[in-house]
Amino acid sequence: KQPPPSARNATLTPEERYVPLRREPKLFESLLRDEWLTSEARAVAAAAWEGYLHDAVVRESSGVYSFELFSKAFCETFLREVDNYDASGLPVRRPNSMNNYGLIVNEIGMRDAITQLQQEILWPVARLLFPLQSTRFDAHHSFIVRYKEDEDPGLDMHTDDSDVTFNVCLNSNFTGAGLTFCGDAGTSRHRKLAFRYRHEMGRVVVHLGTKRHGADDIESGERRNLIIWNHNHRWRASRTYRRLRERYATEAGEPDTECVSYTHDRDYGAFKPHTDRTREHANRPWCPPEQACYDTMGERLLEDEYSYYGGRPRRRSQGMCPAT
Ligand SMILES: O=C(O)CCC(=O)C(=O)O
Ligand SMILES: [Fe+2]
Repeated sequence: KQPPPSARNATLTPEERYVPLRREPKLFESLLRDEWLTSEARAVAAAAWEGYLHDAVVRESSGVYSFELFSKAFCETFLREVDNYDASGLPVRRPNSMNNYGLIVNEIGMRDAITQLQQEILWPVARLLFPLQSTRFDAHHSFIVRYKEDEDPGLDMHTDDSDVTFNVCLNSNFTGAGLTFCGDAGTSRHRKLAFRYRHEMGRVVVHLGTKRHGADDIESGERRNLIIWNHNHRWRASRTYRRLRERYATEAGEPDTECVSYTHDRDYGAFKPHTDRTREHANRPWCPPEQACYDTMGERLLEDEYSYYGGRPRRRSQGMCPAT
């Protein structure tokens, strides 16, 4: 005998419960429909499969590339689906500790459609741009981020738990909310400003997970992006990967203010004033580690009474970098 529908429902995952509520079922089958992918994206992927980089891929800055991926129709359809899920009242888990308003699209039933996009379009391009990290892609964490002035206005400087990140903007009614790039984690210039990217609807920006970046505060409107963190487990198991992760070069002088992180950096307060919000996030800042301190860091830490170490306000005597 079948249990009553309500009991049956309780054993289903939110993803399964959402199936009959889908607004655009075609989205869950494939994202690669003619009307959704731009012709530029098709050309870029076709060239990449042939082994060369199409000139529609713009090199924005060292290690940062972009190209037109999705049509306006796709962006609108995708966001309507996300809104529809939100309105269903089904539970949402947030993509990471820094985003309070996003949603993990894998968990609403889009994992397979995004895997297809990853394998057919993203991977061949990534292999040309970042061959070491992209020998293959075997998993992804994909989610929506959302910024609004009175919600999460921006995103602190960070690196991604991703080998190669693809980040596509899905709307256009906003000002501000640029994406600021600094250097590569572990290198001497990881907190030096590299470049500010302006998001455009449908355009994807591609970078390594290790590249330090953060979203500038939004000035008006709302910005929503689909972020695809691509994983390559074989790369992560390699000696080169481990060696790179352990490396921490001495910083090339003081960090640029655009590149400091209130979540991770011990000297944040010496370069930008802390607020209640930033202090709340400053939990056990560790960066840069002791062996990587730039030459004036000891003094900088002493100057700043509020710089945090180990989650506690540090006392003046606790300089974690020797003051020269
Ligand atoms: O807002 C953006 O464009 C970047 C978001 C991001 O870096 C992230 O969610 O990891
Ligand atoms: Fe990120």
